Amino acid sequence: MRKILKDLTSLDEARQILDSLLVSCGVEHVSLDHADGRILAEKIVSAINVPPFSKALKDGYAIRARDAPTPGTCLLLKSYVPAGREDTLSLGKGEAVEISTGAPIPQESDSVVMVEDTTLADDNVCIHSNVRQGQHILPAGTDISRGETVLEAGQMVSPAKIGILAALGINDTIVKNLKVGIISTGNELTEPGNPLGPGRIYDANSYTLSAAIRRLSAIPVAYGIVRDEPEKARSLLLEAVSECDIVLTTGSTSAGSDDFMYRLMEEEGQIRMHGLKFKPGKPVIIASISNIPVIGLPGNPTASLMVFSEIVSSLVRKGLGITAPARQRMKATLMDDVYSDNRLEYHCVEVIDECAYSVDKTSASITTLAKADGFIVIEPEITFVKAGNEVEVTFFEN
Ligand SMILES: Nc1nc2c(c(=O)[nH]1)N[C@H]1C(S)=C(S)[C@@H](COP(=O)(O)OP(=O)(O)OC[C@H]3O[C@@H](n4cnc5c(N)ncnc54)[C@H](O)[C@@H]3O)O[C@H]1N2
Ligand code: MOO
Repeated sequence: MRKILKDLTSLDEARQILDSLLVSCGVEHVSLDHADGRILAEKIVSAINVPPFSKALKDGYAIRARDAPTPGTCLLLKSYVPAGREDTLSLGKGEAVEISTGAPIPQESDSVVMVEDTTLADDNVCIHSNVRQGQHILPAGTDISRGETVLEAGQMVSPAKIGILAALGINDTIVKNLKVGIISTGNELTEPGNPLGPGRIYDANSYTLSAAIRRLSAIPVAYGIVRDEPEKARSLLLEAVSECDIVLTTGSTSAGSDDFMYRLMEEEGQIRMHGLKFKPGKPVIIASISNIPVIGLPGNPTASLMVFSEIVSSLVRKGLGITAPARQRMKATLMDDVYSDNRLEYHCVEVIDECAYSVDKTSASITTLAKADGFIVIEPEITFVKAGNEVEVTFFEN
């Protein structure tokens, strides 16, 4: 039987419903190669000093500053310390040791003179600059000291933070592992890379959602395409629920007689809402099955990605224990007439030089979102916004 969507839930109410759902989240060990963008699940305390020894910051000569009180002083050249030298040299009064950038500073020397500020004469090196004690030396532990907390659980791993872990000698770390399952439904769907039969289209939603989930630091688990066969969809849905922390389905959520998703969710769990007073993204289902949040997203690509980014992402972030970055907003002049209906609409626009151009090709088109920099909000009671009006653009996060 058809399900007609009449009593639509407001976006704010849907956010509250989502917020009331519990989300669990596991952890896993990952190598540094796979840690970028993930959320740390452990505090990192340094077991070593970085650098482990005081090191030269310039190629030149290690000396004792008091041995060269004025420019023109010549010191006896004793030895050479390349980077990686294992034994520690000591330095006598009036002596200099040739040193390269990154090499350990010999004992008793307290400064490095750059090669450019010196000349060589027989066994002597003559210094032609003023020497300040400590110059061109990075003391042991300056970067990170032993026992220091360098990273906290809940921080996102970035290239620089991977550098910190590597510099501490850590080659794997524990990160949060929030798995989001994705099931695409529709007889018309074909996996990209295969020939397209009549009446068929390629599955875009599995891929847009996977990418969006990965950007949120969670792990997408794509279960592929389910034809409109409710029993196969049921077993895949239950498999996804047993393996993931959140499950998303796309398609088969609206008023068509073969749109069976809400029925499956009703039979296997509890539906919290069905139908959102929002455009793009009316036929949305929020449900839970065995305490796992299950969200039925619209089949239309722009609607499914918009609902994921603007609403469902908060549930993913809650599971990971992270907060959303502040959104950028700006005033712009609307360049096109825009018609809307009685739903709250996030209307996609491209912004060029403080002008906002509508890029809406309906929620059935994927290029609507791909071209958009952000959106303007059109309240339910507004059905027309005239070109030339000042509007506020909210930018997408990425
Ligand atoms: N009589 C009504 N018809 C429709 C309503 C309504 O309220 N009353 N709502 C419209 C809205 S709004 C949307 S959005 C769509 C979404 O419906 P479903 O969520 O049930 O999705 P489908 O019918 O399965 O598909 C819609 C559209 O999207 C294409 N699609 C589906 N999956 C994918 C995918 N993985 N990748 C790319 N494209 C996909 C599908 O082929 C359809 O063209 O319903 C309106 N109708
Ligand atoms: O979700 Mo629908 O039109 O709002 O595509």
